[in-house]
Amino acid sequence: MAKVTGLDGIVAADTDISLVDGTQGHLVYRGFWAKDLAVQYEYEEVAYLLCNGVLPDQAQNQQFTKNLTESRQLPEALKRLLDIIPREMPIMGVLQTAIAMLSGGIFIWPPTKEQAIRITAILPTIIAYRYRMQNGLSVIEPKPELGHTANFLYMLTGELPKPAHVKALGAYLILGMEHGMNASTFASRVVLSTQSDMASAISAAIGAMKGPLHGGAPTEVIAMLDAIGSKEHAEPWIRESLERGDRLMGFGHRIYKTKDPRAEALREVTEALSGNDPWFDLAVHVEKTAVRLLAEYKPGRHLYANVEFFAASIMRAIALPTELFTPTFTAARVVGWSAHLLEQAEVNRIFRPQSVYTGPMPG
Ligand SMILES: CC(=O)SCCNC(=O)CCNC(=O)[C@H](O)C(C)(C)COP(=O)(O)OP(=O)(O)OC[C@H]1O[C@@H](n2cnc3c(N)ncnc32)[C@H](O)[C@@H]1OP(=O)(O)O
Ligand SMILES: O=C([O-])CC(=O)C(=O)O
Repeated sequence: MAKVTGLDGIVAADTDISLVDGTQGHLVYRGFWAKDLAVQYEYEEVAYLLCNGVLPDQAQNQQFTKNLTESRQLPEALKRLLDIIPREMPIMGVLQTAIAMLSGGIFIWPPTKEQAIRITAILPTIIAYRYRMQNGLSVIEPKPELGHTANFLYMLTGELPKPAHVKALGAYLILGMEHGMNASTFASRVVLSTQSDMASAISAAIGAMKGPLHGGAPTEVIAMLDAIGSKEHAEPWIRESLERGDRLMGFGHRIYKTKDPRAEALREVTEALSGNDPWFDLAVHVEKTAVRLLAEYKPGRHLYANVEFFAASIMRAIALPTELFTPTFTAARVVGWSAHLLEQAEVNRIFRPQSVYTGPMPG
């Protein structure tokens, strides 16, 4: 008999935060289409919406933005930790460690909006600090007059970012913020359900996020596109890969059995930014070819490009190095994790599913 794996179709919680409709290809955040929010609103406004249930009015937005801006600075103890973690440790491991270190202080059960703001604000600063340190560059302090997205790019590069890059990255961050009971969100809710603290729950989520089947996929997408190299190599490369039984990174989804609306939206955003770029042209060609060949090799499985495929394109278009792809996704998803943890605390009961023993009995 086939082993039970993967919890397909199991409902782990009711949620007011988002609807992921895998049949229609719809993603709704608290009653709004995520793709509309991505192009019409700023990071701060959608973060407020996800954690509070309503879009902010002007005064609420100003206060929330101020709170986020004032929480960006790294405590000295955290800087010392970032300085001594071995250089070769990937940024996701560093993030996981750094967030776990916040545990205690204000980070005690129950989770609060103040804690959510602190972690959301500090995460990009940790990423930028560590990225620049690892690359032998001087650390850039946050700039209070810049919004969350622009400040992230500024802390990475030391330059004021182009408005088109801020807009495109903002759209990606909003589309990456929240996605129902995905693996990292589930991991965070399980940890919190023991009445552990928000920092520990988010540290666990980061550990789940970095796997190549989840948030680690965009780095692999770049590797795939680099290996394919040109349009004429796409079909033979993909066929060979599928014949070996490999998975194509950036394709397939547990819930979407039609197009992932985020991939569609991100393709449009990237096209507006770099429509004539040969690399983007190759990505679009690879997407079409892969979808056709996946239908041939895996009939009836309904495999399409997922958010990670065009996340890779957008991050490449704004010149983010590949080592920052998954950390940047994390800087988006921290909002969804926070909203879920606040929701979990309202109805908390420890998660404890069953397993079926299939081993031998004592003789
Ligand atoms: C933000 C995100 O997390 S988005 C997802 C990012 N991850 C990726 O892009 C990695 C590649 N994709 C995958 O590995 C999967 O599609 C997942 C992990 C996203 C979903 O996995 P599951 O829902 O468990 O799909 P499952 O493993 O049951 O696959 C069903 C069938 O489709 C095939 N399949 C699924 N995805 C792919 C893929 N990317 N390439 C080739 N075949 C695939 C499987 O081999 C399986 O075939 P089979 O029925 O012949 O055994
Ligand atoms: O929902 C999932 O399983 C994976 C995903 O797309 C996400 O977390 O954004």
